[in-house]
Amino acid sequence: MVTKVSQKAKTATVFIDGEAGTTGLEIRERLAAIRSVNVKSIDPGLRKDKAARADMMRDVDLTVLCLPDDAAREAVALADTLGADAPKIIDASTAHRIAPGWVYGFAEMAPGQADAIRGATRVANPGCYPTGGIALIRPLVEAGIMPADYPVTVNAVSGYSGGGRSMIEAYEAGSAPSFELYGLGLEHKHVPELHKYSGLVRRPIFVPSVGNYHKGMLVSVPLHLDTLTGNPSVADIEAVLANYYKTAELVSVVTGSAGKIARLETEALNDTDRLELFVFGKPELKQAVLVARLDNLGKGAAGAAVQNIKLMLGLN
Ligand SMILES: NC(=O)C1=CN([C@@H]2O[C@H](COP(=O)(O)OP(=O)(O)OC[C@H]3O[C@@H](n4cnc5c(N)ncnc54)[C@H](OP(=O)(O)O)[C@@H]3O)[C@@H](O)[C@H]2O)C=CC1
Ligand SMILES: CC(=O)N[C@@H](CCC(=O)OP(=O)(O)O)C(=O)O
Repeated sequence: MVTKVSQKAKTATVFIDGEAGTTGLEIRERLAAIRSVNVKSIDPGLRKDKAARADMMRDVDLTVLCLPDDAAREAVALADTLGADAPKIIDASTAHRIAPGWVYGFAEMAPGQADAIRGATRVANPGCYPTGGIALIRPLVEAGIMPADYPVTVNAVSGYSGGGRSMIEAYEAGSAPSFELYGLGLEHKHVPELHKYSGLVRRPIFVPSVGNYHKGMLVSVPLHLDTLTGNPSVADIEAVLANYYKTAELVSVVTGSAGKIARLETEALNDTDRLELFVFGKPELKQAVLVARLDNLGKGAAGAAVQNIKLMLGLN
């Protein structure tokens, strides 16, 4: 059991393993604005040196892993060698999102989730796409409007920063397509967490895509209203979502969008840590489309990580 975090200390210390990467840099920027957090940086020449990273972990209250999955697993194994000197860990990679012993770091996902994060020593930061998908689907399953075996399809588009440094370099060099669907093997790495935390028993179909712009994300779920339980209207669905997130500071339901808005662009929440949810539809068609909008580097990555850091360090 890790007991190291100095909850009462005036300044908490954080090591970002992978600090120079896309997500690491975003987290560092956000933490620079929090006076009670001191980020300890590793000598760049030693950033892949196991002994130096273990020393950093031993010295801090909390370590955030902003690494590829295999490197994140290796970092956790390294922390395990430290025993009671191990820091609390937030893993931004996909490696531990449905792993036993890890808490899923989506504070608004369910009542009690923020408290679970607060009390956790190991937190898996959610994927950007599942943040949108789970936020839309889970409240409907919990309300009994969407049967747990409902055949859900989640479509999404992301800016290229979601693919990390290699994708950013490919787009900025002009060697990537302007738009493409991917994950067409239907086994995108986000499906397991989307499946588990949305509350669905039937595996959802997930069709992601990436466009030639830096960041910003839309996640959408089309619905045939007459196949849902109780024939809900667009307003009913909106009311369920609005009630579910009524106390959430970062999640808002943009009510009254149906019939007023016919287009939604991806970049409106860039440089924020917010998540917006919309319900579009037309009563006579008995059809609706749920949409989540977020900055994939904000609420989809670094914003969520900083929310979790604050909870785990007792800063809010
Ligand atoms: N970009 C996004 O929108 C999101 C990303 N994530 C996840 O966060 C993690 C980091 O992604 P992202 O920041 O985009 O990736 P980047 O490729 O931009 O950065 C990864 C960083 O990890 C470093 N690194 C790689 N291998 C090792 C190692 N063995 N030891 C120490 N450092 C290492 C890299 O250093 P170097 O370049 O020198 O090799 C680089 O600084 C990934 O698991 C990703 O899936 C999660 C949510 C959203
Ligand atoms: C555009 C793009 O390539 N996006 C990434 C997902 C970004 C993300 O959220 O990665 P994590 O799983 O680490 O959270 C992808 O589809 O693999």
